[in-house]
Amino acid sequence: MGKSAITVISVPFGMGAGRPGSEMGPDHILKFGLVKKLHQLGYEVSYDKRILLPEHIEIAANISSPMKHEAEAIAISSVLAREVADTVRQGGTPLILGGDHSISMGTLSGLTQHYRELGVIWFDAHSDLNTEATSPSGNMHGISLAVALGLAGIKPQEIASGAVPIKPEHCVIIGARDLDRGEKAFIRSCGITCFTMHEIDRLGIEHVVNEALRIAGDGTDGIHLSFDIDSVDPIEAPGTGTPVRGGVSYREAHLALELMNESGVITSADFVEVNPSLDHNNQTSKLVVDLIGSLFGSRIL
Ligand SMILES: NC(=[NH2+])NCCC[C@H](N)C(=O)O
Ligand SMILES: [Mn+2]
Ligand SMILES: [Mn+2]
Repeated sequence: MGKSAITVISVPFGMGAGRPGSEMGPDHILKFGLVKKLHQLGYEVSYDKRILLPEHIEIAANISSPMKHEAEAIAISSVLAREVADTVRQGGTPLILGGDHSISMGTLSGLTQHYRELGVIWFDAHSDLNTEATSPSGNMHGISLAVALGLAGIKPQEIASGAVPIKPEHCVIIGARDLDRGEKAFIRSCGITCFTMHEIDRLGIEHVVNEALRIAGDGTDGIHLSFDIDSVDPIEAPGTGTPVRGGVSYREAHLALELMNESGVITSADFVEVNPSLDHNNQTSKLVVDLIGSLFGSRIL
């Protein structure tokens, strides 16, 4: 990432997850020294932006939808999309703190108003590629990538006018190890690249990340990193709502983000799914602060 000003956007929204708590994520990540760390790395940082649910949700709830809190997730995403688009227009680098992963519908819709051919690197134990028709849970955080790709009933243009869907060939998932049946079928057929834990074990994280940067950068005008903290092994990141064993290690996560920093091509990022109420001694919030540090240039030596 270049040394442009960073605009931290807090999104204390957790209704897209199956259990409450991730709405406390942004305040915890800020409390454990994020801004100080970014200042030390030489960035100008603004961190007063907080996206809250509008008092009157304008989008009528779709009563035939099987998804829980759909109207709320769309409403918060619309407000977030506007803020993200404004940030990019003003030359800032958006750094969004979730919140559950449903908010990435808003981040990506806002970004594509500017980056018409956006690449996406999606770090996650899951793929969040269910649709309203395949979701086993009804939880909005499980469909957000499908929405951004234009595959779900909810379309990016409904979240932000002028938004365009991400193309599957510009999208790379890293760290997957818990995929639902509909998601697997889709990944196999659509041209998305998915480096599961199997590929990370076989090829090594350095190779996987370099490939991801190449694929997400090929023919695109920006690359967004969406980092679901449940991509990291629950031993290191227990404070998350849908933990899955066998994840990315502490060092693999840092190396991945260090490589992304070195590449200089990441244009925005979000860090989501920190649930402080499930955390052990705030270990997960602190980890996220350090991981964001690596993305923005922190080095061991
Ligand atoms: N962002 C997340 N943590 N997503 C978990 C999704 C779990 C499951 N695939 C579902 O659709 O409900
Ligand atoms: Mn996710
Ligand atoms: Mn996940």
